[in-house]
Amino acid sequence: MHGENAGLDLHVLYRNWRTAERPTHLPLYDEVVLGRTGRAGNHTALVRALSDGTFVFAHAGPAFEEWIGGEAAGRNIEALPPDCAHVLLDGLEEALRQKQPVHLVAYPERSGYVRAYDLVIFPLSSRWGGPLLLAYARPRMEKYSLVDAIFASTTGGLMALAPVRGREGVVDDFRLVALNQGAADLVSQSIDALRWQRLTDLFPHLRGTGAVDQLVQAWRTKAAVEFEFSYPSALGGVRYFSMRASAMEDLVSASLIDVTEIRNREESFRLLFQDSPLPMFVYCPETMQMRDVNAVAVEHYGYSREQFLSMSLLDIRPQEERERVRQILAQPTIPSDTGDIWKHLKADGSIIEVRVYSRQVDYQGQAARLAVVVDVTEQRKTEARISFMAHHDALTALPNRVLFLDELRRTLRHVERHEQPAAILCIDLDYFKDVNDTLGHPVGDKLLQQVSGRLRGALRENDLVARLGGDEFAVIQRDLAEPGEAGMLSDRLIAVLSQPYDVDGQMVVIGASIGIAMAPTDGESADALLKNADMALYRAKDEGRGTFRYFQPEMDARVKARRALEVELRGALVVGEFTLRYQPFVSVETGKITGFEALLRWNHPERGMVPPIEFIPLAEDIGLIVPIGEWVLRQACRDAAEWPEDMRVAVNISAVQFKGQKLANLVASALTMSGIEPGRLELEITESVLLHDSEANVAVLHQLRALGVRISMDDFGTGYSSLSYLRSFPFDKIKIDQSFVREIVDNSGDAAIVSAVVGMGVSLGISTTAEGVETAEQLERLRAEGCTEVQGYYLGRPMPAGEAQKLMARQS
Ligand SMILES: Nc1nc2c(ncn2[C@@H]2O[C@@H]3COP(=O)(O)O[C@H]4[C@@H](O)[C@H](n5cnc6c(=O)[nH]c(N)nc65)O[C@@H]4COP(=O)(O)O[C@H]3[C@H]2O)c(=O)[nH]1
Repeated sequence: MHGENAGLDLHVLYRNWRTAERPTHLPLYDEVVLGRTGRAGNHTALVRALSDGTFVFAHAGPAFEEWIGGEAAGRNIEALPPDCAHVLLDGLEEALRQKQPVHLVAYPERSGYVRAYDLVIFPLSSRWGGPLLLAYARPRMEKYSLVDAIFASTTGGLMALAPVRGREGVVDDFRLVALNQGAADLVSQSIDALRWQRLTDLFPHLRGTGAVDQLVQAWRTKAAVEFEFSYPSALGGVRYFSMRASAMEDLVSASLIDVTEIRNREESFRLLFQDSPLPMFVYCPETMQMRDVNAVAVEHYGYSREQFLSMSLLDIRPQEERERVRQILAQPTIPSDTGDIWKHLKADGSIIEVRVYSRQVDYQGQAARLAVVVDVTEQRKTEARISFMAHHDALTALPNRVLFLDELRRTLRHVERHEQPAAILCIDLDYFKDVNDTLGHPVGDKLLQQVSGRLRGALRENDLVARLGGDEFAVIQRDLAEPGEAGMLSDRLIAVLSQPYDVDGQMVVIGASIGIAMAPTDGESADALLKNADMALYRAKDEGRGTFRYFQPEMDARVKARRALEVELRGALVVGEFTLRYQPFVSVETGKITGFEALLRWNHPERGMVPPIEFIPLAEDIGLIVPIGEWVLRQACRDAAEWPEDMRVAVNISAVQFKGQKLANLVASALTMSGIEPGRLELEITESVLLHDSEANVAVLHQLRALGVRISMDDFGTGYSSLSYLRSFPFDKIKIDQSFVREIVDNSGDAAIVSAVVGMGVSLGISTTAEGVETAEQLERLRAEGCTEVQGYYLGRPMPAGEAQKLMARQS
């Protein structure tokens, strides 16, 4: 060692340099070194700075030469080993620049050991010109083993292995000559327990893994090898190791890393990937090239695995979507879960709709994206079907009310922007209900389908037709030049719909009524327009059907009045504002009262007695006639129970009361509750009950007849085919309508009709009652014709029950 008194040497050199320092020049070499610091010469070197910027040693002491590894005199600094040259050059240049001593630390490596040197450069001047520098190099006490430092610097395993020769001199094993703590930790043993042991003694299973063969190869070929092997863990399970080995002379150095976690992760990924029930692929985010694809994707898309791997992500997109994909993928951060729906191209050229969920993954050591594909083609089709069903009528496939109103709202925005009016046509089929009732629903359904086909065919492409429900249709007629066009279209539609239909070989004829509302004049909202078109439709129907009406503001008032009446009517039944009047009918032969017809009155608190003609049609429309009719029947029977036993009571029954098949039960109940003989009750029905030969209603008539009550046909002669109805059911009585009686004296035609009806009654065994007899002449004519009974103001007006009773008492 040359550093024992080095601290003192250096101190002396510094002192000398400082003492000799002058403002005009640097100290001379002699002033700093010669004769005064004998021992310091051991650690110093004198260096000459040449004019070309290089440095050359003049001479050096033995300790300095030991540091630079050889003789110094005449050597150029740049020719020294790099660990000395770099630091020396830095120090020399710095000292010349600063004109001050410079202190540095050097770390040269010698034989695997690193030792720190303090290096001080003193700039000097010389008598013979040219700068001189004194370099002083002093080793510190500490010395580091490079191997130990490297071994300690990693938790990975590092080791040196010496070959072991078998019997025939062939290397077939290794001995652990050095290893670090990391290596010992990997196998959970101490360094001492492992050192100098044979590898295969320590780890017997190692031969089977091929690891020893790989190490032998590294030793023999002197080339680095890298391999993985698995080894049973002392704690159970298997651990995976990655080893890198290279030969150094007769030794093999090896690094060992435990890659079990990575392998397990890769294995789980592989399992997840390969066994996934969803198509998956891995692609390079930069080139979009496929890097892996699972079995389900191969099966789902129909490309072979090889085809898939040769494709880029863009290749599975239809041509028209490729640009959009390129743009999205070019974004710096691709959202991992956009949930967007994409179109993908299958091998057979078909297109599927998919949702793709992708995320960044590390795939075989490189950044990649893993994409999971959910095929939503079927789901989308179902959604489209459901959406269609939600907006269309199932029977005719026409838009339904929801879609119609949506379209109407859109049309209204268009109307507002372009000031071009539109029309809303509400269409109701005339007599459709009769077809449905008589020919059955299947025929009705087919008829509606044909109707929708005709409507579609009669409209322009720009117009829209919808089925709002039942036999109600509606049309939006857009961009009208003038309102009259809506009327022209209505005429055309009525004509088209009124043509005969062939439904399963049956000829069916219906008609249509149409109400028109104009946008924007007849309403600002879709609902208001539809409501007003509907009102116009009711007017068209009221006024004879088979026609159209434009909405008029006063229609609204009428409808409002009707609605108010409806509310009042419902209340009237609850609070008991209905009452009955009785009008006598008299036997022509005896001149005696044979019974009374019950006639309904509404005893309105403000309007007084309201005649039935003002409220019965509405009660029939809204179904209220059923409970009202029940009240009439029960009340009439109750009143008749107070009368003499030969007095009959006649009650009007509306066609609406026949619906629901409950009429016979009601009549039976009224008879039982009142206790009157069934033969005393006469039920008056109008022709509407027998319209279209309703079998169900005829069946009810037979049930009533079976109870023993009498059935009369009211208002005879006013319908279209009164005579034919007489064939449908054997009536007990025909009531000849008062319109014939009124003119019987003056109008020979009416007289002839009355005469014919009476004659027919006689031959069929049906009694005849003439209504509306107001004069003695009329009575005489009827008597002469042979009419059985008469009824009218001449014989008695409708009167309260009490008065009727008094009349009966007087007669008996
Ligand atoms: N000008 C004139 N009229 C006469 C004469 N004799 C009787 N009338 C009236 O003619 C109508 C005869 O009843 P309807 O033909 O069954 O016609 C009835 C009947 O169809 C219906 N109606 C009355 N009450 C009921 C009821 O309780 N149920 C049902 N469903 N309908 C009823 O209302 C219609 C009208 O009844 P009302 O106003 O009471 O009118 C009664 C009666 O007051 C006459 O000499 N000259």
